[in-house]
Amino acid sequence: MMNPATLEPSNRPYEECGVVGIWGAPDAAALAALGLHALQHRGQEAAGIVSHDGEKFCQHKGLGLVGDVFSDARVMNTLAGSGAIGHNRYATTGGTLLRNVQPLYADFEFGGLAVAHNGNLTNAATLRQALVKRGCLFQSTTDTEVFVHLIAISLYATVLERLVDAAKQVKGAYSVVALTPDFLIGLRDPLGVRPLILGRVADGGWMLASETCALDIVGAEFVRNVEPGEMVIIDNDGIRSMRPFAQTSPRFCVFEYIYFARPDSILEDHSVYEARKQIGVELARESGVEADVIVPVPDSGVPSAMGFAAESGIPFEMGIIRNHYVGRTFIEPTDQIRNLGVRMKHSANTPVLQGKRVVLVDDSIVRGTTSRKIVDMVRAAGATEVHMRISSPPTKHPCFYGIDTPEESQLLAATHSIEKMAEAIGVDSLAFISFDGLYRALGHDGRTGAQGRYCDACFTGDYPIELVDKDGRLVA
Ligand SMILES: O=P(O)(O)OC[C@H]1O[C@H](OP(=O)(O)OP(=O)(O)O)[C@H](O)[C@@H]1O
Ligand SMILES: NC(=O)CC[C@H](N)C(=O)O
Ligand code: SF4
Ligand SMILES: [Mg+2]
Repeated sequence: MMNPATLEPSNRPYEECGVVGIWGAPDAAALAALGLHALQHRGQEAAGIVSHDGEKFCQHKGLGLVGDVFSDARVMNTLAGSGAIGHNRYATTGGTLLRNVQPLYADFEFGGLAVAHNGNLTNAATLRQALVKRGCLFQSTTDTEVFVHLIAISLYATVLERLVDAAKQVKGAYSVVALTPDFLIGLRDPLGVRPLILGRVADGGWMLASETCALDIVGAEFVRNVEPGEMVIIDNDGIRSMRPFAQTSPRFCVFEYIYFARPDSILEDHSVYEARKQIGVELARESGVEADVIVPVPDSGVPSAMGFAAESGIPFEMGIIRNHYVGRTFIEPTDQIRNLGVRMKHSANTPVLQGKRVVLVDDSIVRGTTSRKIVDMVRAAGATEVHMRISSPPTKHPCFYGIDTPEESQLLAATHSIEKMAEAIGVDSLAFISFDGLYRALGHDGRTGAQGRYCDACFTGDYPIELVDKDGRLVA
């Protein structure tokens, strides 16, 4: 995919980001670091925290995993204060450079502000071009920085008005947390594509986070979702809410349920784990097959395989074992390393597979790297038949809303029919969940009409937010 803001080609695989915000709690940065640790699956490239100690902002950012960036107690001691925000990054716009690591911090006419963003802006390049012409000096190549400049040049008086002014000019997906000396802000785009959760920490403090698993790790209590199009402002007097945008139908990212989010998170009032299991149930109803054993492709395939096994009555077995010291293989930078990564990550549990008709269940096929390797491995272990069932519809289109999917030409389903995909990965049969099955699993009647109630553009090509900069063409 062409990187729209920098117009550099990008071969990045696909992931996204996690955000946290803490207000009114001693050691806010330590809570933020724990929250980021729980959200590590959302971004494994870089992490950062900005806190405010009552007098000044303090920050620490670095490339790498949360545990590495924040392992030094001396670093944590520099992040004093009862307000903090944090970010786990996986780049969608702008390379993996220290200057692109979030939160971004800037001094304005009205004082300082730090901002952290999960999502991706679809008009960032267009806005950036106009801002640069006006003399704005960009310090990074992320899309997120346009927020900073739009706030700086806004003619409104207060920081809240300026943030709303900026939000009204950007297009795309954003769940943003921002910190000033006086308050913590949470802001979600009008369609609510990315999640943002509100919680309470002990002793009256507040927490914002991408997923509820970040609340759980610090013992915070879930309060509610920040609503699509809502801005919450948290200060020492409590919380207030603004709704700066015209109301519109929300389009939460359905892939959060299928793959991204952690299974123990509750997103938009649905348990991710239950949703995945139920997709497996629907998949078994739609595409059942005679077999001896149901085997998940760990990790994300596990809950759907459990649902598939329960519905089909075929035994569930861990026929593939995952090495816990290897992360998500999507995130590896080159095909060669990704191939090795898959081999390093999974191994066959031969006694479970030998002489068996095996159904493999995974959540998605993107490039097909994982499926090819796993199928080879399962056949080499002596399986007599290998069937593959996938708990998402075929991934045919890239995401422009915060997941760095490969360009269309690298998506197996964009270039192959299902029969050809089955041949390419070497299975006896291959089936994907239907759109209606997916929506039924999430508690709806089906995918009604042309407009789904989730964003499902990477499967349907129905992009709910205008792609202004698409392919670097800067279409105004
Ligand atoms: O077709 P591909 O390009 O190989 O991509 C698809 C695979 O990548 C993901 O797993 P990943 O290893 O990223 O994470 P997981 O451990 O959460 O399943 C996904 O769950 C599929 O298994
Ligand atoms: N994946 C994300 O949410 C990334 C946030 C932002 N677009 C960046 O590239 O840094
Ligand atoms: S295009 Fe796909 S991954 Fe991107 S927001 Fe929509 S559903 Fe989620
Ligand atoms: Mg996987």
